[in-house]
Amino acid sequence: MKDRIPSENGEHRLSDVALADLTRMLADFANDREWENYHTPRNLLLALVSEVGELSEIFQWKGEVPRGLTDWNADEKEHLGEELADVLLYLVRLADVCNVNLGEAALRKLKKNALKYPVEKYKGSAHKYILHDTDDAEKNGNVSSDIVS
Ligand SMILES: Nc1ccn([C@H]2C[C@H](O)[C@@H](COP(=O)(O)OP(=O)(O)OP(=O)(O)O)O2)c(=O)n1
Repeated sequence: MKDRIPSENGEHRLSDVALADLTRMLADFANDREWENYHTPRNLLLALVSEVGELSEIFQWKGEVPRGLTDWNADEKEHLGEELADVLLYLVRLADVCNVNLGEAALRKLKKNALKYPVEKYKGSAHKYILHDTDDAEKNGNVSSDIVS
């Protein structure tokens, strides 16, 4: 497989393509086909959700799968890559037509997440909620929780 793609600044290695490149390539893709009118925020959101559905189908009924998908064959992995790519591409395009800089937004969110979930408090625990009052919760058939903010 070719491991390089042409770009305005020369070539990109496929492995380190930037969000800005994808954004521009998707805009060109839509422009070349005169699809801008179809690429509305709502249409793109629905397309994104339907691709998430296709991605989910790959995992459906399989039970838990090992990290690294060590027992999947090449075709299955390629299919997974395609569905992941569809999700990414629609997400990037959606951000673009909504005038959101996805790279910047993601970096800001990562910083916010780090403040919200400090290592010293959350190391080894993936719980979003601090559960409390377990006895009462069990009596009521549910679990009460506080969102950690
Ligand atoms: N109006 C469209 C249609 C397609 N695409 C691009 C984004 C996705 O990466 C891919 C989606 O193409 P399909 O709708 O053909 O979906 P699939 O590739 O998943 O094919 P299928 O639904 O047949 O499995 O093409 C796009 O940008 N805008």
